[in-house]
Amino acid sequence: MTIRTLDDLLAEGVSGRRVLVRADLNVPLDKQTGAITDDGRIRAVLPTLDALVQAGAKVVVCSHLGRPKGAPDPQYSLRPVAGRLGELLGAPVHFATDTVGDSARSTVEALADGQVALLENLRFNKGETSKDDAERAAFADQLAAFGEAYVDDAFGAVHRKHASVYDIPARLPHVAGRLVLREVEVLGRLAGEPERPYVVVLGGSKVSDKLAVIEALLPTVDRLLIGGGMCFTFLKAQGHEVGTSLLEEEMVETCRTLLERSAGKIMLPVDVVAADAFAPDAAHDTVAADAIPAKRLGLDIGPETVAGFAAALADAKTVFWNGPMGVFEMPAFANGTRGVAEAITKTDAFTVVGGGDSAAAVRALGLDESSFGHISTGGGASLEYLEGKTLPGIAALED
Ligand SMILES: Nc1ncnc2c1ncn2[C@@H]1O[C@H](COP(=O)(O)OP(=O)(O)O)[C@@H](O)[C@H]1O
Ligand SMILES: O=C(OP(=O)(O)O)[C@H](O)COP(=O)(O)O
Repeated sequence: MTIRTLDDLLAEGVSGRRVLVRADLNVPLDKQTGAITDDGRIRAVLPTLDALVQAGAKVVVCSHLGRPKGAPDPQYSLRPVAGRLGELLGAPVHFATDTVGDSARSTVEALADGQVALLENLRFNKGETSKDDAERAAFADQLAAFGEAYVDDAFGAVHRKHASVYDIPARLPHVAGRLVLREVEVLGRLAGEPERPYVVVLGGSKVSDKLAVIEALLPTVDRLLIGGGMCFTFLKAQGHEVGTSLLEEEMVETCRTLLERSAGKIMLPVDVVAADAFAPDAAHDTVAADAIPAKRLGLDIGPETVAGFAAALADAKTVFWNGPMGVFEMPAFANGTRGVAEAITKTDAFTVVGGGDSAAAVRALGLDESSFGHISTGGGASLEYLEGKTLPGIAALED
């Protein structure tokens, strides 16, 4: 099995050819203003886009943003991303106000050699994420019509069996972009025989996505530290009340089983910062993890937990971290993420941070990016890669 690369495509010559690029431009946005709060994922795809522009391709970029429900939803428009991408490329990006409709067709047709277009959010179309093969195929046919070749540079989405990731490669000559190649190369170091102790830190809010991964990772890791929105389903499984914290009730049983099987590898918070609302100025206190008041919700791990997690990280030789330890976007709830991130940088381990928000947290908290071994653009994708799963977006590129 081989995967052709962007260099292979460039060697064939792309001048004047339409090249469809799947990027992961799912950037965090400010909830009030809609402004992009971290452009790391846009920067990450620049090497691929720059190379195609230099080679004179007509570059058609597509991406998802957030989780709209298969219909246009203005809060998830990629328009601001087109603006930022244009600034970073140093040339305007032509924005199509739909994904495969009239605007997309005329925008793509009008492209001159070396110009870039961005289509509106793929997930404004039901076919993108549909579990029905025929529905996905119909959307993929429309999208594929915009390219003569396809480049997958959306590492953060390679674990999704979605039309733009999984079905397009069957329709167009396809290659992996620079970002996908680099991510796979670095993560390969962790997927093989990681140096021990191997410590994985998990947090964030995509609870059900990641619970499935924990089971697969448990035999491989020496310690698994769980904070962020992830921890409350586990605390509940231990018999504690979690107030109005993020909770996946239907996963409590799974967590109970995981804890039983974990042979003491799983470490949970012993204290949390509990607030009376999900708001930056909410009243809050540090409470024991087994004493979260009924009307409060945990928005960060507490200082005792940070100290415990730091101790569990101290002698690590390999660390993988995905998911903020709290709602770091609000300064009152950023201390857990900062503390754990700092503890990770103090180890002499090979350290990998994965995930759009985790990478954004590293930058937002002013931590030195170079003190991590690798900052991956994909959280779920890197976790599933480490799990050894066949990732739909990677498998589809193989010939
Ligand atoms: N205790 C918590 N309650 C609710 N949301 C949380 C909590 N801790 C962290 N989060 C949120 O999790 C989000 C990131 O989750 P996720 O998407 O899983 O991470 P990543 O993008 O790094 O993979 C952040 O926006 C953060 O505010
Ligand atoms: O943000 C993403 O993943 P991540 O939060 O696991 O890093 C990717 O853009 C995938 O998005 P999705 O989890 O809505 O499919």
